[in-house]
Order: sequence, then structure tokens, then C-alpha cells
Amino acid sequence: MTERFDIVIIGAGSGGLTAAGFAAQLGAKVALVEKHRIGGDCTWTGCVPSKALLKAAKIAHEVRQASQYGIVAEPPRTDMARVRAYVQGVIGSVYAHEAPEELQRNGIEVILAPGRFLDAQTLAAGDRVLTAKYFLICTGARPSPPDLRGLDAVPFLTYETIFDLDELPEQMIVVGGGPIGCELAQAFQRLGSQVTLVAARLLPKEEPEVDQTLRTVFGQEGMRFVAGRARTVARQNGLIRVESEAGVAEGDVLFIAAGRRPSVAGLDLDKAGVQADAHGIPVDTNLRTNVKHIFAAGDVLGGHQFTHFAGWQAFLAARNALLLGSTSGFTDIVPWVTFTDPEVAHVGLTEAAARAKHGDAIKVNRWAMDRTDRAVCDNDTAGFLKVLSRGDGTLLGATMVAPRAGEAITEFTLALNHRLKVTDVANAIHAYPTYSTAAQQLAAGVAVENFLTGTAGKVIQSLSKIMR
Ligand SMILES: Cc1cc2nc3c(=O)[nH]c(=O)nc-3n(C[C@H](O)[C@H](O)[C@H](O)COP(=O)(O)OP(=O)(O)OC[C@H]3O[C@@H](n4cnc5c(N)ncnc54)[C@H](O)[C@@H]3O)c2cc1C
Ligand SMILES: NC(=O)c1ccc[n+]([C@@H]2O[C@H](COP(=O)([O-])OP(=O)(O)OC[C@H]3O[C@@H](n4cnc5c(N)ncnc54)[C@H](O)[C@@H]3O)[C@@H](O)[C@H]2O)c1
Repeated sequence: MTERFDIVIIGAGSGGLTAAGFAAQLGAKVALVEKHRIGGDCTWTGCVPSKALLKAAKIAHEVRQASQYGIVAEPPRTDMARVRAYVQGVIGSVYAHEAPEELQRNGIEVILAPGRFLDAQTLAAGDRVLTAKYFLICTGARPSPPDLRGLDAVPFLTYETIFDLDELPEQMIVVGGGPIGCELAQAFQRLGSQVTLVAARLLPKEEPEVDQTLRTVFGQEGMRFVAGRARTVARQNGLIRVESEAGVAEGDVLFIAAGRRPSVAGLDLDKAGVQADAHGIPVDTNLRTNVKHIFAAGDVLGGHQFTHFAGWQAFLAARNALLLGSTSGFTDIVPWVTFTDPEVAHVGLTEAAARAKHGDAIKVNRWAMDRTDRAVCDNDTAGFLKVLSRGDGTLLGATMVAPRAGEAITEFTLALNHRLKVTDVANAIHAYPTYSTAAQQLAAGVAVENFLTGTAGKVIQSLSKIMR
């Protein structure tokens, strides 16, 4: 028997869950089809376990640093099985809010089975057959294996398996310097592994200064680096050996963090006539695929891969399907944070993107974190704030490298959303001593400079000379 719904959502990760909750709130008859685990990558193998692991690693690091603050402590020892239990406990707490019974209570029909299209109107999910006015594909992404000769003959971990370790690797090779590589390389180095990171550049999507800041911090914590892209891997004398064009890394565990690619296998998109390729599912600005009643959102599009972005997009896809009118599912104002220590937070344009879009008339202002009192008190002064604006002061983008940069960047997200100027940031009182005062200090400097170089400023400077 075919079951009828207003909307069928395929994939119950960050995107699917948000869309399903919203659709149910609107009173729509909604089915959520999930082939593996409700919560998707973020809950089980992504954001949640990585941040929990980073917390355990930070404790180990701080115990190691304790003597700098006059605190006497023994060197820490990592019991990886207990670290793993902590991480699993955190996953359990997050999952409790997403469990099928909880979703059913909120009016969502949860179907735990792989979804595959039979045609553009029908989806099979296990032994059930569903039809709907609209479909929304939120099937996420999977690890993308790099082009690394010899990888098929060597055991390796990805983010899908690394959180299951209950023994701490002695020497870990990490291939890839993106967010996953950087976060987990620092976590394992702090937990006590000797990590060697093989990467041409750390966080290459960020401002170029970020690479050097992170290398300095990671290097001080004992991490080793091999420059360039990994080309070959082999096992020799019981060790894994990775070669790049610039050097060699050796270790007993290999972690591959070389990107993720959209997950469309098994959906039988061709039966529904939906186009897709290795880069993901193409959609229009309203998140419709080439088949107008089938929408797609989140990592499966092959664009930004963030939980908050997947949720935002999937919400808009559901909104565009179920309500009158439409809202674009794309924007330049997407904040993101890599949760290394210091955190690397960004929103809006980078300097290169701003120059490409607005020419060389843009302003670039920097503030070093060693001039921010909170960072000095915390002995956490590595990092900076970099702010880009147009000639008239309108903000274009910001990058902050600092503890809690992920919280502080929200000010710039709001400012960009409202097309505010640097002076608007300067005019708002910021509580002292917070990391956010860096924003006000930078902005105040720019505001005063802008004022003094303008006509009114010149008049006031002349008057003040006369009055002295
Ligand atoms: C290690 C790591 C750390 C991360 N840290 C962060 C972070 O700190 N902050 C952040 O914003 N982002 C982070 N991310 C990215 C974030 O996890 C993803 O962007 C987010 O999960 C994408 O949501 P999604 O709904 O598009 O896909 P997913 O959450 O992956 O959900 C897709 C779901 O679809 C299901 N599915 C696939 N095919 C089918 C099918 N045929 N039928 C039924 N179900 C199907 C899958 O089983 C899965 O549950 C991290 C990712 C990783 C890997
Ligand atoms: N805090 C966060 O928001 C967070 C954390 C983790 C992951 N994520 C998301 O998950 C996605 C995947 O993360 P990721 O770090 O795997 O992907 P990524 O694509 O951002 O980075 C992978 C890096 O590996 C490099 N690489 C590829 N092959 C290589 C090789 N042979 N040798 C050396 N380097 C190689 C690439 O050049 C790239 O810089 C990202 O897009 C990110 O948005 C987000």
C-alpha cells in the first residue's frame, strides 16, 4: 500500500531533522527516512564527538601547562578507553533529543530504512512505499579517499572510525590540513600521541595568516609537519610510511582527513530524473533540483559543509516547498569555526575574495590578540582579529583566531546581516575583559582614524591646536 505525505525527507542529519521539525510545526504530514542513525554525521561521527574529544585533550594540555600558573600537578596520562566512554556519553546526551520516539511525539513519521526513488513521485523505504507532494534530499556526505598510491594495502582511519579508538596511538600520521585534520591532529597530540601532519597548508580556505599561527601553536605543542601533499603510502618494518613531495612521515596509525564528497549512492536518482554528479546535486537558488518538486539541501549539494548551514538550507527548502513565495538558500554571510585552540572563526569575505569583488579600495585592519587584556590574563595570546571593510566603512568580512573566537564572531555575523559599518561596532560598549573587546578596540581605532582624516576631523584638530 502506498502511503501519502505532504513532504518526505530523506536523511535525518542536521538538515533533515531541522526541515522535519519545521514541516511538522506547520502541520504538514511529514515522513523522515533514515538509513543508519538519526542525527547523521554531526551527532555520531562529526561535530559532537570531535568537540568532546577536544575537551578531553584540552584538559590534558592544561594539566601539562599547570606549572606555568603556579599549580603543581603530575604529568597527565590518557586512558583512551575512558576518553572514548566520555565521548560516547556526550553523543548519547545529544542523541536523546533526536531519538525516533521524541520525533514521533512531535508529529514526524520516522522510517528507519534506506530510501530509494522508484520514480519522481514514489520512494521505497524498506518494505514501505511513500508518495508525496514534495521530497527533500538531505543525505549528507562521506569521507573522500585521496589519490594516495598504496592506500588500498594499508589500514587507515577516517572520521567514521577514529572515535572508536580505545587505545591511544603512539605515533599518528594525519593526512590533510582542513578542519578535520587540524582539529583531530591537535586533539591527539594533546592526548599524548606524537602526531605528524602532512599538509600543503593548514586551513587553506582561511586567510593565509591562519596557517602560520596554527603551525606555531601546534609546533609548540610538539606536533611535527611534513609539507606538501601526500603521494604514496606503504608499510615498512611494522610502521606506516607516508611520502609527500617534500618529506616523509612515519607512524603506527594513519588518519585520512582529505575531504568529504556528497552521498548519493543508492538513492536511484536517475529513476526520479534528478541530476547529480561527483560534486553533488545541483539546485537553483530556491534549492529545487532539476525536478521541481524535489528539493535538496546541506552537504549533499557539495558546497559549505556545516551543521548550521545544512540546517538553515533545509529549513528554507521546506519553507519554499510548503509555503507561498520563496527565499534564496544561498548567502555570502556564513559563519564557521574550526575548533582548534585557538579557535579559527570566519564570516563574510576573505581579503582575497573582497579584493576580487570590490577592488583594492577595501580596508584591511588587524588587531593582535596580545593587545587584548583577556588573552593576556589567560596566557593565550597567539592569534589575531582581521576585519575587512569598504572605503565607506561597511563591513565585508572578519576572521578571528583566539580562544572563544567562535562566540565572538557572531557580532560580525549580525553586523554583516544588517550591513553595519566598522563605526557601529566601535559605538557598542563591549564588556571588559572579554575576547570581544578586540572587536571594539580594532573598530575604535579605525573609527578615530576615519574621523580624523575626514573634513570634520581636520577642523576639530585645527580647533584643538588653537585652544591649547
Ligand atoms: C569530524 C567532523 C567534524 C565536524 N565538525 C563540525 C563542526 O564543529 N561544526 C559544523 O558546523 N559542522 C561540522 N562538521 C560538518 C557537519 O557534520 C555536516 O556539515 C552536517 O552533518 C551536514 O548535515 P547534513 O544533514 O547535510 O548531512 P548528515 O548530517 O551527514 O546527514 C545525512 C543523513 O542521511 C542519511 N542517508 C544517506 N543516504 C540515505 C538514504 N539513501 N536513505 C536514507 N538516509 C540516508 C545518512 O545516514 C545520514 O544520517 C563536521 C564534520 C565532521 C566529519
Ligand atoms: N569545525 C567545523 O565546522 C568542521 C570541522 C570538521 C569538518 N568540517 C567540515 O567537513 C568538511 C570536510 O573536512 P575535511 O577537513 O576533511 O575537508 P577539507 O576539504 O576542508 O580539507 C581537506 C584537506 O586535505 C587536503 N588534501 C587532500 N588530499 C591530500 C593529500 N593527498 N595530502 C595532503 N593533503 C591532502 C586538501 O587539500 C584539503 O586542504 C569540511 O568542508 C568542513 O566544512 C567542519
